[in-house]
Amino acid sequence: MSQTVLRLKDAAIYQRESLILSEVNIEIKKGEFVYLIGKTGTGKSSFMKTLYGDLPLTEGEGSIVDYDLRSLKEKEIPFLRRKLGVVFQDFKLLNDRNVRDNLLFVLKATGWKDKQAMDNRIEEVLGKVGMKTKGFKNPYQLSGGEQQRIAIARALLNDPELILADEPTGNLDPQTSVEVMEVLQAISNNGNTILMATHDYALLLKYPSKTLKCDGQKVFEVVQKNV
Ligand SMILES: Nc1ncnc2c1ncn2[C@@H]1O[C@H](COP(=O)(O)OP(=O)(O)OP(=O)(O)O)[C@@H](O)[C@H]1O
Repeated sequence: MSQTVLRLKDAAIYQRESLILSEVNIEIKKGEFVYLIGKTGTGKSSFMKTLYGDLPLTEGEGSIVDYDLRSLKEKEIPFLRRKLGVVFQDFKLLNDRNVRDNLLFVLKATGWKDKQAMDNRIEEVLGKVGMKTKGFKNPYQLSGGEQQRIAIARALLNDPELILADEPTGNLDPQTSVEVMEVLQAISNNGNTILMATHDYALLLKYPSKTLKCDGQKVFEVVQKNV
């Protein structure tokens, strides 16, 4: 049976008092790769932020990886985020430590204790993004594409039920975007569920998949020829 990892019903997304999106009805099932597209300012980031608990859901219903977004408490947010892998446009790596220590930092912060288990997990996720040899580099010694691969590795550490990627190729040139997209595709083919906000239509054409569009304060599914 297909399992729902995200469902919003008649939801409205606000930034303070401003209504950004209304009557949002969407469902994402385990294993799907879903794009979220829309012109700048149409609410993609606001939508993503609501999903990872950065903006409260105050209208409608929302459940994500078994958390109810309407009743989500501040203290539950770190636990929700452990079940999500979040990837940002600007990587958000810690520049004062190397790649391995960036990953170790997250493992320790999420309750891992066993040194060997942590080392193994770091090797494993670096392998998944093709960065096994770069563990001792500092983020600033890596290209943008390499930094984003590390950010994806970091998102994978706790085996997330859903990966939320907000414009993951937004800071990358077209060739590097394709390379990062190949990594995301491989992860998706491995069974991971991914929601990716993007305005990169070239990627959509190259890697067609289910697509949601933000437009006119609404979110709706589009078929590729209409995007
Ligand atoms: N912190 C904030 N406070 C108030 N309004 C905000 C805030 N952040 C965004 N907005 C407004 O919410 C609307 C949607 O912005 P959002 O960043 O979600 O769009 P977006 O589709 O992700 O755009 P982009 O592609 O440029 O990132 C915009 O009108 C924006 O001005």
